[in-house]
Amino acid sequence: MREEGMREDESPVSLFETKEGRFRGLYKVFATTIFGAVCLIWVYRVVNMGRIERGRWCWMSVMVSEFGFGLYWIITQSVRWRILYHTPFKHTLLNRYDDENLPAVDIFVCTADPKLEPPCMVMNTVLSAMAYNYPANKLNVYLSDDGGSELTFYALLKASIFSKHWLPFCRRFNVEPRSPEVFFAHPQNSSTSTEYQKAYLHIKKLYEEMKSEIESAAVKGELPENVRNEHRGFSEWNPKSTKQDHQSIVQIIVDGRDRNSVDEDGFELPTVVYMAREKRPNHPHHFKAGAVNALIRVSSQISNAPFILNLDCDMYSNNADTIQEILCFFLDETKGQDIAYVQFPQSFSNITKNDQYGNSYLVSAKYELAGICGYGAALFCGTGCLHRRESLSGSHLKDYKVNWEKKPKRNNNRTIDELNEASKALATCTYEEGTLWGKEMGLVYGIPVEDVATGLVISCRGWKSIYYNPEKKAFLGIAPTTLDVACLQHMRWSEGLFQVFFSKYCPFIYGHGKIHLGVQMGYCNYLLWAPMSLPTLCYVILLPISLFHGIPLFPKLSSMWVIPFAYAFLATYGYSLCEYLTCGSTTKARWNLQRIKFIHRVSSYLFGFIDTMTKQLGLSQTNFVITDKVVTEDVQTRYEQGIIEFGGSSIMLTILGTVALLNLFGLVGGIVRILMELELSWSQLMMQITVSFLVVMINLPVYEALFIRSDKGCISSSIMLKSIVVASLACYLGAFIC
Ligand SMILES: O=c1ccn([C@@H]2O[C@H](COP(=O)(O)OP(=O)(O)O[C@H]3O[C@H](CO)[C@@H](O)[C@H](O)[C@H]3O)[C@@H](O)[C@H]2O)c(=O)[nH]1
Ligand SMILES: [Mn+2]
Repeated sequence: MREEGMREDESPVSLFETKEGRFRGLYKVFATTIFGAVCLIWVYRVVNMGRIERGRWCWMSVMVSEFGFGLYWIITQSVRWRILYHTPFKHTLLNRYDDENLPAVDIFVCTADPKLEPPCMVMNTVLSAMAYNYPANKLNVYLSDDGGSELTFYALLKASIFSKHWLPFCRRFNVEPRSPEVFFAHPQNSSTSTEYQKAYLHIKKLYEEMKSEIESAAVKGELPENVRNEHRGFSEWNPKSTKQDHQSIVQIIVDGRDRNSVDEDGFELPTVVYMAREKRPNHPHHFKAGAVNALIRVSSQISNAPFILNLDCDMYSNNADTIQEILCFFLDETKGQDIAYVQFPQSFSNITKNDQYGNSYLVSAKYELAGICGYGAALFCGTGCLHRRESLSGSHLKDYKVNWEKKPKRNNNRTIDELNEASKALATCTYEEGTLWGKEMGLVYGIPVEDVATGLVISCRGWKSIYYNPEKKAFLGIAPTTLDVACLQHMRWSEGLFQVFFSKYCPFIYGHGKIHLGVQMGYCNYLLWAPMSLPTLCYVILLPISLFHGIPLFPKLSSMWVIPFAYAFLATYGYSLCEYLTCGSTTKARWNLQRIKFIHRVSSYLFGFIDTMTKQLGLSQTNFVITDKVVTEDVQTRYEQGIIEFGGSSIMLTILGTVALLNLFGLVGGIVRILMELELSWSQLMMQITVSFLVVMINLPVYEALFIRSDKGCISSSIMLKSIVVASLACYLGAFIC
């Protein structure tokens, strides 16, 4: 089918191309050999079950764990089976569509707390979104403020004024990135024209003024005196308004229809809207999902663009041409109409060289997510994702007809006040009562990873989705800079993901017959993070305990059965290291990633698992702990030096400390025993010694934080004592369970 906007002389060349990842045949052969090894390990366990004299329970638990590891490994294979990479052809799109014919786009930015998410940072995201190389009358930026904060509103007003200078500056000199904070942080090229340098200094000064105004209001905790008279919007707040208790507020701050709201060069501005949906103490607000659903409705009144770009408040746009690139997928004449959303990987601007918290998700971004895309689906990750509005309103692909209006809807005749009022009614607590919002329509409620669940539901309605990982990062956010924050985030994720598995949305059941088995398995790669903490814990607790007591749990080195164990271990780790290095990172970073995976598995995922279980039993409710995006200076310094910032939740650290010490005790105890007891040989215990040795090596920073460090990021002495007591007790009491 030909688009109206297509010029007659164009041949209908595709707007994007798809390439398969290389070496898949080789990978399949390799995976088959690993599968063989896994089966042999299972066989070994079953065949030898009857011959165990000592440590029966340990042996059985290790057997069950290995069964779990093996199954999980099988499930994670689908994402490496068929990898697809897509490349859009931006220039073809621009030749085919002129500004008039491009569809409108609504950009949603969500923020929730002015303390954890400083308004200045949020404004940088908003400004970068306003500054896309895209016709301004087709661009609408909505800020949802779940903090319901006057300060954020004030900041948005200031940002909208600054945008009148920032947008022309970006356009004139085509600068990037378009987050002013990031732009000014980069050293400038001194060989530029004097005109540029003059403009640069001028705009920098304006930015710094805006920043200091916002920050000083934030520090004081109140707005400057007369500012309330500057905009009627402030009257929406009254002294009783709090974060959890206030009416709904919608304020169109820049009305793109208004001929007078132009920038300093006389060009139109994108529409900018502030929204704080109503919050009342007794009404569940469903966290980010609730905010996005309110935005979907509010924006449908004001601009109703056929495409919606979702951004977290810290995710600034790093590439001004991203919208055109994404539209290549949607506007492709043959394949575009089936696409519900295009997801970018989550990338962060503050990753250190050796990435001590494993924040870069390189392998996911390069292989796994592209691997799910090999079966026609992408994981919706909440941010950096452009949706077709229709796909969010509960439509099934089969019922969908492309018919977006070429003219932006905002040419309608309602006044700003009428629009504000009409929109407010859509953002109240009660609006959703008795509707399908959160169930069939919009983002799904009740799961802390609303995004993943929603993406799954959309895929099951027949829509295709695309994962796109461009060379130049499209969006950059802020990754956790302390272990505590990283663990809380992973706990929320693992818990939410496992809840999806347990809910009616379990991919194997909900998706059965609707999405490819490869996609179902691909989802489970992530959904099963939480339960995978159990076999890991079993390994890193029972192995050292039995080693301490000189009880072998693995075949002797002289036995042939060692081969499948050694092969499965060495080959998977070797492969995984190669995969990691092809993503352009270092061996040190891979080692760090192994550590953080270990830490998450023994702490964050364990708690994620426990929480999911208590929720299944109805003992607790869904929560969403917001990731802290502010860091103090000494924390930042240690972060940049690659030192791990321990501290925070003591229970998680106690478990970590205990496991680390347990392996040390096991290793030392086991070796002493071999040296003392004649009937024990190295060969019998070598596998356990190897595992515990590796656990000890990976935990070197933990011992350092327990016993050597004295800065604020070390592990407190009370946790140290608790860990020593628990680990020693476990060693001695272990004699009874073994
Ligand atoms: O009640 C809430 C809670 C959060 N947010 C916003 O949601 C975004 C993500 O929150 P953050 O604390 O940064 O969590 P992350 O773990 O970094 O977020 C990832 O994981 C979430 C699901 O767990 C997704 O919603 C996000 O899009 C995804 O980036 C932020 O912009 C928040 O302001 C709200 O608007 N309302
Ligand atoms: Mn975040």
